[in-house]
Amino acid sequence: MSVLTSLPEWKKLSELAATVKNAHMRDWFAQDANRADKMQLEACGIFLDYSKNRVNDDALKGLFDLARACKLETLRDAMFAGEQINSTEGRAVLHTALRNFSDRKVLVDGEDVMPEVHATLAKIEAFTASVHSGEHKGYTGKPIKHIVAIGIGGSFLGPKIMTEALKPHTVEAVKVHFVANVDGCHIHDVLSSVDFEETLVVMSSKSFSTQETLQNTLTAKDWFLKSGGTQEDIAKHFVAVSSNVKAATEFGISADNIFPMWDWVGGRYSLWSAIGLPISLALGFENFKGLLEGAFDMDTHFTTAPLEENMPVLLALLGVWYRNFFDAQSHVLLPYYHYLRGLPAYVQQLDMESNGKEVTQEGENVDYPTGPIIWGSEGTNGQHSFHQLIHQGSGVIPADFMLPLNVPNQDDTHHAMLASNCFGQTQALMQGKTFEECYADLDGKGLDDAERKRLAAHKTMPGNKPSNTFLFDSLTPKTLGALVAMYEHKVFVQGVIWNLNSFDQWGVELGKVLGNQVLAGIQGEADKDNFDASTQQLIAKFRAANAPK
Ligand SMILES: O=P(O)(O)OC[C@H]1O[C@H](O)[C@H](O)[C@@H](O)[C@@H]1O
Repeated sequence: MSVLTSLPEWKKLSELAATVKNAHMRDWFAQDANRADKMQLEACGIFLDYSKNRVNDDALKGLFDLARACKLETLRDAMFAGEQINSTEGRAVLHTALRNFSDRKVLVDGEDVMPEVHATLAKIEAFTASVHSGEHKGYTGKPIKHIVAIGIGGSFLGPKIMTEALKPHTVEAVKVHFVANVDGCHIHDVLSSVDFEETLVVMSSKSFSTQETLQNTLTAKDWFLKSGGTQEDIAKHFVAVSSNVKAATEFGISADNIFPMWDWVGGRYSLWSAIGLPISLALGFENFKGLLEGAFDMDTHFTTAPLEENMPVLLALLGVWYRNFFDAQSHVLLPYYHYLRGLPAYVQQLDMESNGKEVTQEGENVDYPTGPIIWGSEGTNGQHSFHQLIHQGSGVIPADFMLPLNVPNQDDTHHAMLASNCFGQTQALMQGKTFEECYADLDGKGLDDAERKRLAAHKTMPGNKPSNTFLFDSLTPKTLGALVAMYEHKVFVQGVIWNLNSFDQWGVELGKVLGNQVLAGIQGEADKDNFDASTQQLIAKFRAANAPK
């Protein structure tokens, strides 16, 4: 038995869950007129209604007791203080230092990292201004109009999705194009749509060793040289963001054009670092800074609010409740705002790469479920497809609904319809529709009783499906920063409860190594006996199809 499942707090929660499973939220709402009033929180411009969750006062108390038993506050403070909590890589975890607007020093190996953080922000600000003003010109003297941002994983999702979410704040001076996949279709499409004399390539790779990013950058460099640029002109058209300055310089990026980051920033937590340069170029530095300020506000809330009023803590504990005591396999994110449609993909990397682990900090196998599958897409589209399974599928899928109260180019009818669908879905999930109601609806339809009962059973919606609803005034850079930091801290809290190292990603690393080995096989540079029979067969098929004719 693991330390976690032997805790008395865990056992208590198992008992409470058995009772709560027999209760229906419909009845709780009927019995307590103040339920919605009591079960809401507000922080950093985000309003959360969590009353449509399968928790009562006892369950909530039990969950907060569990958090305390797992020493949540101590571990949280250790992260902010720069302790090496990423124990398998011997690293501090300090994305919070990147948005530290207080006077607090942040020490790594005894040295304050804040001066370097500020210097890098100043470099981003100055570079953004020089590109937007036209002062930074291409080698033929033309101003930069296109940014091709190359990166993958955390060096791509954050910049792309934040830029997309804040589209109404886009500057006119430049257009940013993102490229991640090594599939050549993407980079070729992008490069064929821009003029090389007016294009700046921003290559983002923390490690400077990721196959996809290196290859896409080589292709862009080749395109630039073939179009008429020379090696000396590259300095005006290629910049890099990396913690591996040596590799970036060897690749041919001049030292002045390298924006630093550090090994204490995890890839999936890096949008706040210079990895966010494309955001600054797309939206202006003030808006990038707004994101950081919103995240800082959420950091302050997370570190100072009592656990019971702490939004990331509450969300994490509700997630643990469903994952561990209701066998919920997944968690769905449903932004009712077109520009925020990428958020599920962002949180998917954040959560699944962080807590997709089955070994505890001590290296023991867990005896409890850990990170859920994260998925979702924009509302209302999902209502006409996968919501069916959330309403009537056999499992529990907790949902996060989110809606800005005001949107740009406000069209009252559209926005009222959007809101009504969002709220209507949470209501339907919670209350469902009983067999009796469905049976009554079928009265007078000329059905015999057996057929009426059969149909009523199909139409019955069990309800009692949990959801959170987040509302914010409008999606400003600050609100978005707070929202993203809220999910970061939720993931952290769950990692603490499950006793995981949320900051490594060995599974992903293995994929990178094997990908390179198979590439050697495909290129005829590796002994086929290095591969299993299935992989040998696949390589042989690929080689045969691509053999010189
Ligand atoms: O920034 P890079 O070093 O190129 O890494 C890009 C991505 O690589 C891996 O897939 C990691 O798991 C991600 O967390 C990381 O963001």
